[in-house]
Amino acid sequence: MTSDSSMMISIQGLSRRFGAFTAVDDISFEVAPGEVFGFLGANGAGKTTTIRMMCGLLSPSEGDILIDGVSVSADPEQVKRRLGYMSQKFSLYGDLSPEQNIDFFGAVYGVDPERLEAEKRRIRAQLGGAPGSGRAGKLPLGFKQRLGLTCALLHEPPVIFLDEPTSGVDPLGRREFWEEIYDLSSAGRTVLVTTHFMDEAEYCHRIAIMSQGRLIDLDSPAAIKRKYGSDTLNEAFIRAVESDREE
Ligand SMILES: Nc1ncnc2c1ncn2[C@@H]1O[C@H](COP(=O)(O)OP(=O)(O)OP(=O)(O)O)[C@@H](O)[C@H]1O
Repeated sequence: MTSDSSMMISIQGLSRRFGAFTAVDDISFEVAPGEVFGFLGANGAGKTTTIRMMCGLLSPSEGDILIDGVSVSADPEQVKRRLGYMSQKFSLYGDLSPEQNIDFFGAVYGVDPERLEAEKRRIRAQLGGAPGSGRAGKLPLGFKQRLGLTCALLHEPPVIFLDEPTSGVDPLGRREFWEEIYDLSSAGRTVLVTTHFMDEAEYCHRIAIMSQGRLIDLDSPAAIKRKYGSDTLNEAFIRAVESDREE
């Protein structure tokens, strides 16, 4: 596959082994500007390992990753400026207030004070009288995730990775979170999101399905449903993964 320089994410022949075990096995894909790209797979399929390599947190055994045309292995610092990352597992400092979190992440990325003040006003309005708004760790999960997203976007990266951002969030909170994802996409940001919720995967422009470290499908949700003869993406996903495991 030749790389198209207009792509915001370009992955070519990416693999990662841990000893004799291959967690990511020769995957290649590209993501366009403004695209909402879903990254699906059963537990242990290799999604987080791939994202960690895309962030420069883990080195690949083989393959190349370009983010906005910049090579992750050759220039990780430039890549970090172009990337926002939010994980369900880690986003915030629980003992700090929401505003202190914004100050902290703003300082890490060298964000100008005026922008930080504007973001703090916005988060105050969003959180309103949310219980526990004194400490980020005490916020309800949906609010935590929105604050985490705000912190991940402070340096205005063109590309954002969201690793299971809505796990444990109630349906209303999930819908509000997805409205934010769509706003980001409409503003031209590229969003790569992992989720186990197939209703959320339906909102993606395209989805990639991973199984046993390999990319077994990549298409629009409608095309994937057609391919597996399913009315629902949930059923299509199960068929795709089961048929891969049977092989
Ligand atoms: N540091 C490591 N050392 C050894 N094996 C690892 C390491 N990190 C991940 N793995 C293995 O690689 C495989 C892929 O893990 P990964 O976390 O990427 O899956 P995932 O698709 O993100 O799963 P989940 O949906 O559960 O988050 C798993 O079998 C995991 O145990």
